Amino acid sequence: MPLQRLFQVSTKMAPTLSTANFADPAEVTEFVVNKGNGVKGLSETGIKALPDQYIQPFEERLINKFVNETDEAIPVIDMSDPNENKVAEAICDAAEKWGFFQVINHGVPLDVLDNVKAATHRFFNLPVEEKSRFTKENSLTTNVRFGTSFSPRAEKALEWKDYLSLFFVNEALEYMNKSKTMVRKLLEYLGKNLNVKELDETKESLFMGSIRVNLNYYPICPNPDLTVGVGRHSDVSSLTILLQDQIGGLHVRSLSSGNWVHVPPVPGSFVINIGDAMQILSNGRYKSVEHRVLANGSNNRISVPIFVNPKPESVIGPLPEVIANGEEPIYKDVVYSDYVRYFFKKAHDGKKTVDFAKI
Ligand SMILES: O=C(O)CCC(=O)C(=O)O
Ligand SMILES: [Fe+2]
Repeated sequence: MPLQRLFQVSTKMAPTLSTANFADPAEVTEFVVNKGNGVKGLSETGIKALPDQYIQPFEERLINKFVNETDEAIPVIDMSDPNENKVAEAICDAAEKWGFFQVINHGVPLDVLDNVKAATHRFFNLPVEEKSRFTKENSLTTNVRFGTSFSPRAEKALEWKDYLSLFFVNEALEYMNKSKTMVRKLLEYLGKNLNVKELDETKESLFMGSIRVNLNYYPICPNPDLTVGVGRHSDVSSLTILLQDQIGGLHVRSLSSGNWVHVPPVPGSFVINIGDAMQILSNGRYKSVEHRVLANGSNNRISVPIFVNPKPESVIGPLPEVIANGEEPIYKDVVYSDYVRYFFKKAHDGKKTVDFAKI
């Protein structure tokens, strides 16, 4: 049966499903990945059962009871505290012990946050024809990419997420610009603690030479317990600044206990995490921690991470300032774009990417 008849795709109406199940996985892939409907399109067909290729191996599913057993929480840091040393100390401490923290009163105007969330919903609500102009096959620039899952061609099991990855969109640009002061401050604090006296041009290009903003959309999932929104991974960034909505679902692996700890939505906050590049530059002092996102059975969720990265051509390795004290380097120098290419070539696999740079 032609796919159009299965889904009755039309530009005016959301696709409707005339059959309760998808017998042929190839048709699902064609609809979601190749035709650009994404999992949002699939969710909106009213699909009742999760297609097989989204079923994650048992050990990759986040079973709720195991999550709720912990009362650990990542630190929430108030950046408006007049005692700046105390703020810096709390940030560096969190970067070492958790690799993750939330910041409030960060100076980024709240309407900027609301605007970028609204823009995210506007984008994903566009007709498929509009969005699929930015798929890998169709996009006129590699700076804008609309896609689904993480790397569908490399994955055994797909992830229940669509995304738009971009550099230039008005709202995102405003969001990026308005966040810059805060990002610089965070990096100055973290750098000082590594004996990096100032964020000069060289350091700036190493820590924040390129920036990517992703708009993530996690539609309602028919069997959320069988799959994931995003599988276990660490970010390849130096720092990730994440805006999430009020739905929740992001979980972080606690370094001290190994438990998966929920990151509760705090209105007006950013979730900040250390990425692999910073772990490497700091010779392992700051931790790039595993995290994952649950699929949700009753709510659509969005998130907007800003990935603050080294310049693609930067060579990253333990900073001279860090190993000046005689510390043994545990990472070698790698070209950042090689590192990123290695990350995107494989499915999400926890903390394995960083092995690429291990001595
Ligand atoms: O959506 C989230 O909360 C996190 C997404 C994430 O981990 C990523 O995009 O790298
Ligand atoms: Fe991430």
